Amino acid sequence: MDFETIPGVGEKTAAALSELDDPARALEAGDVAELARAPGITEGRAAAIARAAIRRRHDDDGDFLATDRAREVYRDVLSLLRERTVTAYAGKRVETLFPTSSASRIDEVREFAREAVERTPESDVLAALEGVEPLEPASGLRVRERCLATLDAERYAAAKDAFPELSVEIVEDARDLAELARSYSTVVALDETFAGVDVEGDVRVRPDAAENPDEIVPERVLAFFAGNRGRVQAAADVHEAAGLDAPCDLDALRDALSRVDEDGTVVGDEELDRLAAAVDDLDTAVSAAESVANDRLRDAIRERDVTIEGTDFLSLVEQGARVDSLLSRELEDEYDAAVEAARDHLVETLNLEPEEADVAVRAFTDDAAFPVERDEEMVSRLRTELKAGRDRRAARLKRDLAADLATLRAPAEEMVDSALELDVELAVSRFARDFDCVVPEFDGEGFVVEGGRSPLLDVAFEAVEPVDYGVSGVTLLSGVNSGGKTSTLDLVALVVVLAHMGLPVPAERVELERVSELHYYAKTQGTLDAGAFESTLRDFRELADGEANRLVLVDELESITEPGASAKIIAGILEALDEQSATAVFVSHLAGEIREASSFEVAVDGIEAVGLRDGELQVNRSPVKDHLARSTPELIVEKLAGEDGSGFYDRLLEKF
Ligand SMILES: Nc1ncnc2c1ncn2[C@@H]1O[C@H](COP(=O)(O)OP(=O)(O)OP(=O)(O)O)[C@@H](O)[C@H]1O
Repeated sequence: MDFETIPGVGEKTAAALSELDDPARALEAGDVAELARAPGITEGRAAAIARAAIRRRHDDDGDFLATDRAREVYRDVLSLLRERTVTAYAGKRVETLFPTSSASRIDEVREFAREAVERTPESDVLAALEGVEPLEPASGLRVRERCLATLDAERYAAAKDAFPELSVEIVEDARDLAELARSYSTVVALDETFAGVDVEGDVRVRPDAAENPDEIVPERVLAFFAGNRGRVQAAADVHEAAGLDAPCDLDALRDALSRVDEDGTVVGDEELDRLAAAVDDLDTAVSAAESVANDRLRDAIRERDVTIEGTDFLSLVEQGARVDSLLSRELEDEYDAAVEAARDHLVETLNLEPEEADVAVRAFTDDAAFPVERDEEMVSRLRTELKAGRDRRAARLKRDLAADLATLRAPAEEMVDSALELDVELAVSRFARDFDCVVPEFDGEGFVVEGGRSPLLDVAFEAVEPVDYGVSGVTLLSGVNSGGKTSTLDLVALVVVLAHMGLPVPAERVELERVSELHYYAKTQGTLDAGAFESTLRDFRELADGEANRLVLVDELESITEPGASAKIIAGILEALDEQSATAVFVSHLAGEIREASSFEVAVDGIEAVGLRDGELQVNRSPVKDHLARSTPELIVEKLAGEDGSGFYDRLLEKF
């Protein structure tokens, strides 16, 4: 697959993507987690690449959101979804949901959303999701006691790439191997030719090293799990809390995870702990054993009367014979008992096994002497043996645990991915539940919204009054100030954007036509200067020229220039749109004037004030079809006319 054909993917990104196991699948599925595993690709970038790949797959031109205000509404939708995600990943992943005119893409997301809304956003699942993040490869790992060796320059280069944690050495013959074995605990030879060569030291011949990296560097998988333990555990909790099928036995996974320390060492093995403690405590234990022996011997000597025969005394004095000889003869039993006590002390405090104890007892010689002193050579031998035992045990445990964990790596990755995906689904489910959403139907022309309630209004969602509104063709929407005209356009835009994203919409029922583009123009603030006015007219010139099947929403375009001219310009734009059979809603306070200036019968709907209560306008938020709503000034004049009998206000009222 040529990744550079995806819009926005250049040579560097394509190279990064090709390092993934199955980049084509990841792109096909819009799998942001997998794409973000490519070197140097952030989640945000992965979301953009996934979006571009989805667009290409569905032949989408990316033109759906045709104006700034339309894009703003989409951004608001993303924010509402993002607020309902728990993980940063899902926050990015929701960006792969976008409005499109592609029926296949809409159907694809509708299918996803159909399953998503079935999911109940339970609080324990959401809490467990807090700890889930995409897994990270172990980085910066360095193993110094092992090296790779090869005769071949090409193999050398490949090994350097495949095993960044190890030193790789070029050797010429078995002698070189032996040389390396003196500096490293283990040497892994990569060449078949070394098979059967007898070299002293731990030299293994593994031409298959590259296919079994976890066996050669068990530290890699251990470091991977050590670094990702919290995330994997959280993903396991999510599966349990949400009742999802886990791809591996969760107890076995938890057990394996509990055996690896934060820095990748194996924990929880009594024998390893015993050996490690014996190595650490050896010196102290030997000193303590010496004291035990000497204290005993000292007490024994103190209590004994020793009679020295004259000849002995002479030989002591004349020939410089040692007192030891006397000691061994006179106090042999006491000496033996003292040394025995020292040996027992050593064996017991270090908790030594029989074969270790055999070496330990020789730390104190049978030859009587006072004070009793350790045999340094034997202590050093004991230390070497205990260390070797400890290292062998640690290496074996590492290999065994790495083998267990290696089989759990793919399931752990799958589990984290599904937990992250669940977060996206739950965000959609929460959105649908929070805003009482319904699945829209694509049918008919224009749109029909029943009981629509916009979550984007500046009032609490519970206080939002449901709006019914439907339009097919070109329509003007009139109404009192603050009646909810802009809010109605926002609601329509929101519903249209969500529906074209494939998502449920906040209404009781929605039926709409699948459109190719949404053109939503927000109200301009104040009259435009000549230049801005000209450029706005150019926009509308393009709009009038574009393809059919677009939805056009325009809010108070009249504010761009003086009212008389505005009405004429708007009437002209409406005519052009009507000729294309576009669906358009133009909010305007000049509905009457525009209608008069139009060459065709423009439909006019109105948001009606049902009256004034305590000086406040009471409005029916649902526009009334084919009804030019009375304006706020008219309503106020009417109110004053009712209160005042002078006839002045009645005269004004007649002018409307
Ligand atoms: N469906 C609704 N439910 C509850 N409150 C609403 C609803 N629609 C609008 N409102 C309230 O009315 C206010 C004014 O609405 P909006 O700005 O849409 O009116 P407008 O008719 O466009 O006003 P103007 O003519 O001044 O531009 C909103 O800020 C909101 O507080």
